[in-house]
Parts: sequence; structure tokens; C-alpha cells
Amino acid sequence: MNPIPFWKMSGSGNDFIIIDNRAGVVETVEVPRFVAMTCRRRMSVGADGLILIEPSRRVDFQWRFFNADGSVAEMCGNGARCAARFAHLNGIAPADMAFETLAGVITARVRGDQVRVGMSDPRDIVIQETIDLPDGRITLSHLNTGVPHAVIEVPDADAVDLGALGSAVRYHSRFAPAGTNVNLIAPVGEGPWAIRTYERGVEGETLACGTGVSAAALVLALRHDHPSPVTLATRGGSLLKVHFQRTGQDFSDVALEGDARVIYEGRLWPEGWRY
Ligand SMILES: N[C@H](CCC[C@H](N)C(=O)O)C(=O)O
Repeated sequence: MNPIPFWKMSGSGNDFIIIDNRAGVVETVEVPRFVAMTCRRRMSVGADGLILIEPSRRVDFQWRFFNADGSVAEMCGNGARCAARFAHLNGIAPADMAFETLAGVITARVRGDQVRVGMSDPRDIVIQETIDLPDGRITLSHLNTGVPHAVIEVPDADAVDLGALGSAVRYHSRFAPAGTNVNLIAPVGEGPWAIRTYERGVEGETLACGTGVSAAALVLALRHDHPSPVTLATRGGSLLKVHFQRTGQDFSDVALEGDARVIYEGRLWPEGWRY
């Protein structure tokens, strides 16, 4: 098997392996194992997720998105922004494009290293529900912004053991069987709120989560009447901006905007994932 060309990209610190699979260089039968082995940091390339770019008869391309553990996710906001810039730089799509995901066809607009993607309309919005955890009760909001997200407001995001709390909420029966991603948001003076995210399928904290930032922005709109656009400060140090139209409790035209950086290009040898 020949080495597989790939790009390593970062959407505000959420990093991805992106492969042009239009010629089927990645076998279909082993993809979950291929992804899990390739996304393992230090043993292989390492990433929060892996994206396969594939042909579409309807729009510019379609993608398959995989979390680091090999699980399939319906949507990934930061991954979508990286995939859009990858497609544009590789002549697969124009700067203003559309591509198919499991969450439907989404549009993207590439301007240099800044990419804005249209997100699916949020659904299943619940504001301030209290659930029981092993060491006490917690109040959180939850909604689906392409994938499920819980949003917990805290006074200081740095003071929370997100690994423990994130896992407890991610696997809580209230969100079974699919589970949920878990976000902490905290006010920081007069500036943008801070956000930290425990990601399902990475099973740990990532430096940014696009669907998580989108979920947090809509909770800030509903809970604190925050107008569009909402900017959030991610753990990776980048600011992500969420635009939306709001009528009462309903949202439309949600869009996520931020940086999508090319880190390097590489060729993945078979021993890089068959170990
Ligand atoms: N881990 C998420 C998918 C990726 C979401 C995140 N990377 C983003 O940018 O939206 C899940 O399984 O629901």
C-alpha cells in the first residue's frame, strides 16, 4: 500500500487530518480502525479527528467526519471550516462552496485563513435543567447544533476539573445512548466569555469545538439576551464568532467564523497506522 497524502490543519486549535479520498485511497472496510490508529498522538500523526473528502453529484464535494476514536459524528464546525479551506486550496471547490455532511448540505465561505460555515438550525433546546451527578446536582442547558451539546455556566472555567465533570455529564443517562459534548462557559470581565469543551469521541478536552461554541453562543442569547454575533474565547487562544438570526426562542442562519490554518502536508506510511 502506498503512503497516503494528507494535510494537517487546525481550526482554532481543534486539529484534523484531512485526506482527499476522491480516488478512494482509504479502504472503506477499515476506516474506523484507520482513523483511531492515525489520530493517536505520539504513535501516529495525532489529531482530534479525521476528514475524508469525497465526490458529490449534487454539490462541490461530500465529506465523512470521524472523531479521534473512530466514531462518526454528524457534524464538526471546526472540521468543516478546515475542510472548506482544504477544498479551496486544492481546487476542489470555489471560495464560496457547498458540501454534504450527515447533518445536511452546508455552505462555506473562505477568505484567506478565515472561514465562515453555515451551521444547521439548532434543535432540542433545553435551558437550565438540573441533573443528578454522583457528587451532587448540576444545572445545565443542552441543545443540538449538529451534534449534542451540554452548556454549563460557571464563575471560573479554569477552576473546574473538566475531565471528571465532562465525563460524568457525557455518559449521564439523561443523554444516553448518544451521549453529549460538554461545555463550560464563564464571563471574563467585559470581554468575550471563555469556553472549555470536553468532546465526545475524543473523550477529553479539546482546544476549541465549533459546534460547542455555537451551542454556547445560542445559550448566551437565550439566557443573557446576547445579540448576534457572539464571540467566545477558546482554550487554544483563538476567538470564534457565531452569527445568527433570532425570533424569540427560535434561531436561523447560524454561522461559525474563525481561523482554519494549514499546519503541514505529509504522506502517511502504512506503518503509521498498522502498528
Ligand atoms: N466530538 C463531536 C464532533 C466534533 C465536534 C467539534 N470538533 C466541532 O468543531 O464541532 C461529537 O462527536 O459530537
